[in-house]
Order: sequence, then C-alpha cells, then structure tokens
Amino acid sequence: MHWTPEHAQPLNQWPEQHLDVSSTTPSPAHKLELPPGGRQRCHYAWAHDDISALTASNLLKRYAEKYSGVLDSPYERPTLGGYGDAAFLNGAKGDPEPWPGPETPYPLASLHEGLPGTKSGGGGGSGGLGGSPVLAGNLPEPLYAGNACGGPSAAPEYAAGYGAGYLAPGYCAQTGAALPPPPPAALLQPPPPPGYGPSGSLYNYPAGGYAAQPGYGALPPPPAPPPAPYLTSGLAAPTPLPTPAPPRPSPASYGFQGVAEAGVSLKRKATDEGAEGRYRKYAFEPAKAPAADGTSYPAADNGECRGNGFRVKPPGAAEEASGKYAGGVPLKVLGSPVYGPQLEPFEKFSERAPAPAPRGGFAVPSGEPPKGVDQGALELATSKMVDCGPPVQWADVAGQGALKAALEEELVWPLLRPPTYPGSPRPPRTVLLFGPRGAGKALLGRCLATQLGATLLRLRGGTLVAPGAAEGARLLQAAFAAARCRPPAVLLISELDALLSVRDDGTAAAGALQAPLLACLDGGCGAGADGVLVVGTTSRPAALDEATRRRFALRFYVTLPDGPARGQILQRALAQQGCALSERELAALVQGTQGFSGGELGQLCQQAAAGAGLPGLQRPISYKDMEAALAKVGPRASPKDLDSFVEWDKMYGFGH
Ligand SMILES: Nc1ncnc2c1ncn2[C@@H]1O[C@H](COP(=O)(O)OP(=O)(O)OP(=O)(O)O)[C@@H](O)[C@H]1O
Ligand SMILES: [Mg+2]
Repeated sequence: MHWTPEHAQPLNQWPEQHLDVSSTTPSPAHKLELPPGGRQRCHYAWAHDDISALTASNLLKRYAEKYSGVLDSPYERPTLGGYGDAAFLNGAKGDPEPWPGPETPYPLASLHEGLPGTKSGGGGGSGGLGGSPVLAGNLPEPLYAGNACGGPSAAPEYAAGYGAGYLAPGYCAQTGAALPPPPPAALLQPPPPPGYGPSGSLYNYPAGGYAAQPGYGALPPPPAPPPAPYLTSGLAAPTPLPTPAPPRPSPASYGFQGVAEAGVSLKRKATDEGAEGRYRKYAFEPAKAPAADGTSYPAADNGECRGNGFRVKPPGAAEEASGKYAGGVPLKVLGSPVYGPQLEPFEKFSERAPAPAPRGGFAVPSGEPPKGVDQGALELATSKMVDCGPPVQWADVAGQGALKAALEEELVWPLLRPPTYPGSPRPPRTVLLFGPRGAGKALLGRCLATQLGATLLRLRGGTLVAPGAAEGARLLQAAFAAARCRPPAVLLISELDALLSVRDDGTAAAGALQAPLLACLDGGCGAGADGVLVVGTTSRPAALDEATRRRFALRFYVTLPDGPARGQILQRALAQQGCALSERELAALVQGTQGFSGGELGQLCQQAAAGAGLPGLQRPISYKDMEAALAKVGPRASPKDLDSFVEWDKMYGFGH
C-alpha cells in the first residue's frame, strides 16, 4: 500500500487498515471486527507475529542507519510521500526501496497525524496506522489510545522522531486489561522535549484502562512478541541488557521510559530472534531446578595406611618401646589401622598415670573395697589380674569395622556420656563377645578398656575352674572386688563357657561356678556398680545357658578376619619378624589363609620364622618358609562351627 493524502486525515477517520506485513491485503485471520463504538483499531503485525525476524532485523538495520542521521539534523517535516516506503508499509520481504528524500523520522509520525495538537500539514509518518512498518499488519491497539486511537497527540515537531520512539513500534492501546508487552524500541531515542512524555498532558488514557482487546482479555498473556517492523526505527541500540520479558504494566505505567526499556528488551529480542533465535532467552523463564544433587562425597581413601593397612615396620627397624599405639610406631600387639579419631597416646597400663577420671556414666566414686571380700584374694587378683599390656586403639584391630562402630556407639559413648537426665536409663555394663578362637575377642576387650580409660583386669574361665569350684569362686569374687576398687575398670573374662559345665550333648548345664558368676553379674561382689564393665568372651556360645546369656546386655559376633584384614595382620606379623614378602607373595598368602583367625595367622608367621632359623639367628622369612608353615598351621574353625556362630548370632546376637 502506498502512502496517500487520505492518510493525512484524522486518525479516527482513517479507513480501517488491516495490513498483513507480509502482504498488502489483510489476511482473514487478521481481520478483526471493530467493537461497537470502538475506535479505529490498529492491529500490528507483531501481535500476530506476522513479520519475519529477518525482516525485522533488516528493517532495524536500515532504520538504524537512516534514522540516526536524522537526529543530528534539524528536524524537517518530510513530505508525506517520504514515508511511503512500501517495504516498511508491508514489511515485505527482501530489500526495501531506497529511502526517499532526507532522512525522515521514524515513519510512525503518522500516528500523530490528525491528532489534536499535532501540527497539521503534510501529515507525517509513514502512512498512518497502516503506514508504518510498525503499524503494518494487524497489530493490537496502540497503548496510547490518545495517539493512535484518537487520544491527544504528540508534539508535532517531534512527533516522528520522538513520537516514533514514544509511540513505539507496534505500540497501540489495548482496549483490554491484558495488554500486549510493549513493543520494543525504536525507543532508543533521545529523551523527548519537556512536556513530552507520559507525565505530560499528551497522554491521558481513558479512565479505567482499556477494554480487553478482542482475543486478549481472557487469554493468557500473549507469548513474547516476535520481532516486529517497528524495530526498523530503532537507532543502533546500545547493547540491550539481557532482560527478561518486561512485566506487563498497566497502561498508565507506560511512560516514555517504560516503553523505552521495554523497547530495548523487545528490540533485543527481535535482533536476537533475527540473529540466532536467541529471542527466547529473554522471555520469561521459570527458575531452573537446582542441579540434581548426585554428587556423593568421595569415599574415604581406604588405601591410605590409616584406612586399613598396617603401618609395616621396615625390616630391621629397632623394636619400638611397646605401649605406643599404631601410627607408624610398631606395637607389640598386632593391630589394624586407625579406626575413628586417633586417641591420645597411652603409656603402659602399669606405668600409666592414674586413668583419667572417666566422664559420664562411667564416673564412679573412689573405689572403696567392697565389704566382706577376702583381702588376700583381693591382693592376689590385683597383682595377677590387672593387665599391664599396651593400650589398644581401634586401629590396632584389623578389619571388624562394623563391629568396632557398634561397640563404640552402643557401649563406649553411652558409658562416657554423662547421664542425659536424672533417672535416664543406665548404659549397659555387660557385653558378650563370641566367635572362633583367635578372632580377636580379647583384643577387642582390651581396646574397650583403652577407649574407656579404664583399668583392665583379665581372667580366664579355665583358670578359675582349675583350682576347684570354691577357690574359683573366691577368685571370681576377688576379681570383681578388685575391679570395684579401681574404677573405672574393665573386667575381661575369657572362656566364659568354661565356667559352665556342658553336658555331652552340648547343652548347657549349671556349672560349678555359674552361681557365683551370676551373682557377681547381678551386682553382687561389686560388679554391677558404676565404673565396672564386664566383658565376657566365648568361642562356644551355645554352652551358655539362658540365665547366663541374659546377664549380658549386649552380645556381638566377632567374625574371622576377611582378606584385607588378613593381609594387614600378616604384614604386621611378618614385619615384626623382619620379613618383607613381595606384593604378589603377600597376595598369594592372603588367598591361602582363608578361614584363618588372627591368632592363627600369628601362629603361622611364628612357625615360618622358626623355619627360617633359630631365634636371633634366623634369616628373613621367605615365601617358602610361609609355605612350609602352612603345612603345619591351619584354621581350627570348621565351616560347621562358623555356621553355628551365625545361627547363634541370629538368635541371640545384636548383629552389626
Ligand atoms: N582383628 C585382629 N587384628 C589384629 N590382631 C588380631 C586380630 N584378631 C586376632 N588378632 C591377634 O590374634 C591373637 C589372638 O587374639 P585374641 O586373643 O583376641 O583372640 P580371642 O578371640 O580372644 O581368642 P580366644 O577365643 O582363644 O580367646 C592376638 O595376638 C591378637 O593380637
Ligand atoms: Mg581370648
């Protein structure tokens, strides 16, 4: 469509123009019925996204080049014909015709044409509602009803330039509450002259806003507008900020700035659309879900020595004073790497300073010897039963990770923790460790004493039974009394099953020492007092009758060491013999000692050492010596035994 003088008529007398920017004839879809009494509706292409991005960007470019020149030169109202560039009218694809005459302002000036207050004459703009590239096509009502649709007009002399900026490409009043997003900008214009702007009288929106634009009222806000021809008017925009689609402001909020900002972002959208379809990136985006948190913390590196490798003493290294704990300093006892926080080094039990006052439930009044206990027996017990071995850290027990954790959580911490409230349940004072011979039950008992900072008193069931029931009973009571005298104390009774005679059919029978044992466990002879923990161990749990079994609040299965634990025990034992097998040999040995207990592994190494020569004269143990020793030392626990442990654990154990 070409610009004709009829377009110079007042806006509301203009014939309805519904131009599809892609053609000069309105498409049926674009032909909107005028609402009754409604004013001229201008429906711009961008609301119906008829203009292609390419066109928009071409137009943008072209106008940017052309329009920028205008701003610098005194404004001359161009002749009417100057706006009629068909390309802009119709956003026709392909290059628009050369711009006629001097740089003319943004063709939107025509929007002001015929508006009250606009300078008459020649009209302006590029063909009025349908005349501007912005206006081409069926775009929704301009926001400024006073302008495009009969409102007060923009100051004429700036109309085109500023009006263009202000009226803005594709900007027309919405007759409804739901307003299309403001058109983008051509709006990067220099600020309008004073009085020309939303606050000026120029814009008085109809009271109560606009009726809903057909098709807009009830619908969800339209998608962000596609690039529109109005972009042609924009000067070279500064790099618009990547802004999300502007919120849909109410009509009154559309000031020059508002539109400018919106224009900028929309302009950016258009160019972005034109460039790589980045338009969408400025549309409103729901917040992205935070990245799925799939990252787990890397498992602790068990490869390091602290994890589960014994710190092997280099061959020939001088034997360190015993009593030091693992941490690179060889111990007399076999041990596994650090478990849990490294504890303070302890001195030997006998030389050690008085045990640190135990904290929490294990704190006890100073040990008054219990009444009625034979003093002789007490001294005997104290001298014979108190264990002066080196402290044992969790790390000195190879493997058994789950069991160590259970012991710490179920026993050590509750004992060391102060009673949470008066009358709170007392922590357990008795624990039964059962499992194959040499599996490390006593070692764990010693470890508990170290963790509790307690005096360790050890006795074996077999030793008690030997002198006869009466003597045994006396010793037992003395042991419990001694423990009571040196709180906190751990009373480790190994081979508990020996205190109970067992019928041939394997069922438990009341043994000679069962009665005194139960009495002591029940608190007689001072055992149940605070500050004394009784650890019973047995490799024949089935021999314990129910009465005895129930006296132990906790019951844990001490299993045979697994492969890695066997490797650690072997390494340490061999290192103490000044032997260093190759990795491969060690691996073969670990493989060949399946089912061995820790005790049996120790015996194996001792056997190999014997094969390597007399003590003190022996050469380093070789793999061959180990192979020879394997012929003599084997695992004692049979698969049947192991099954019975598992069964008993299922029935009476605490699992871990
Ligand atoms: N897990 C282990 N880590 C390090 N050394 C171990 C381990 N298990 C056993 N040992 C060593 O094996 C030997 C026997 O251990 P312990 O006396 O604790 O076995 P036990 O279960 O009490 O045997 P028994 O049932 O015969 O009393 C000890 O020298 C101990 O240091
Ligand atoms: Mg033992």
